[in-house]
Amino acid sequence: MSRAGPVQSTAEEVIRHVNLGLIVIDHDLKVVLWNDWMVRHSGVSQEQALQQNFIALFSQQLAPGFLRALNNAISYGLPAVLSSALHRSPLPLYPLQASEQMLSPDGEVARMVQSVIMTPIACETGNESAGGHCCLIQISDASSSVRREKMLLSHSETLKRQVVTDGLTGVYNRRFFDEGFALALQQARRNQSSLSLFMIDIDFFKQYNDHYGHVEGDRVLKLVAETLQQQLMQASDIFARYGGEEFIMLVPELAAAEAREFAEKLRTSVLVRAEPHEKSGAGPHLTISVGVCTGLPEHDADGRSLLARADAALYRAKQLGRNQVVAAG
Ligand SMILES: Nc1nc2c(ncn2[C@@H]2O[C@H](COP(=O)(O)OP(=O)(O)OP(=O)(O)O)[C@@H](O)[C@H]2O)c(=O)[nH]1
Repeated sequence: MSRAGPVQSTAEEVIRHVNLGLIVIDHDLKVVLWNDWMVRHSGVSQEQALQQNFIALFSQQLAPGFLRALNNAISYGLPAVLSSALHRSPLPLYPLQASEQMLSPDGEVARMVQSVIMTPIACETGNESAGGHCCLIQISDASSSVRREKMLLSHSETLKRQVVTDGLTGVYNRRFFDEGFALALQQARRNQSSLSLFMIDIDFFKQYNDHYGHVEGDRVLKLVAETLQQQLMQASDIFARYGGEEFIMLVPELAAAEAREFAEKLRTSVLVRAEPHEKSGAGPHLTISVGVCTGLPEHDADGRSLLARADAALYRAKQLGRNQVVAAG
């Protein structure tokens, strides 16, 4: 009995069961190995594949990148790795279970995402003068790792959004504002342009909560946030929830008079929602007070003075009876 016998049959078993497509192609492009994985995922049996021209096996065209790499392996002995990122599905191979999500937008079963390794190997061709190499092709199913990658990416996008978003109102939170404000300050200093800050606070909100309850309080907080957000004019404007019932808005490049006008527009936008507030000392409806400040950020100032001035203006608006705009002097 040949000593190679059991080893060879073990190797055959491995080739049969390995969770990987294994193909060997000789220098004439004839298939000399086609394992069970290839049968399952291509629908081409071993009888149909062996000794046949590899390219002619498929009714669909093979990816040009794949064919180039195959030619380089056979003619010049160059190995190649075709990553699924650059060569998504070079061969017409399909997953075993074609679930709904594996359907392409036109309703066809989507090809398996593949990672391919091509290794030139020496093999007996029976025609040594012909030159060239055989090529071992290993194909693995990268679909699940691509899906996992997509899922992780979408989770990380969600997390990134959550970190900068206020959970109740869905507008940006203070953390986002602080970062955006720092960048806007740098830009305003570079361009010698102005920044306007609007501090906005709901009037008699404690009384609102006390009278209508916390759930209703949450609802009108969302309503006010949504109303103010709708007033944003350009992509560089930032609107955020700054604290409990306090919001902040930053608008670059407004003249002081324009900023005051805009603050009036903000105030009116909430007033015209005509949300009842029976316990307000400022009228029958829910209102806001706005402190506005426009300035050219100084070279060495960190923006705190702008914030302080807008805050002082808001305080003054409250003192003057609420439901009004005060511009910092
Ligand atoms: N429903 C609700 N209430 C909140 C939230 N955050 C803060 N508040 C309430 O907002 C109220 C703020 O009260 P105050 O700071 O006294 O201000 P105010 O009653 O609006 O009075 P003025 O600002 O002076 O007009 C408090 O009763 C807080 O409990 C929230 O997320 N949801």
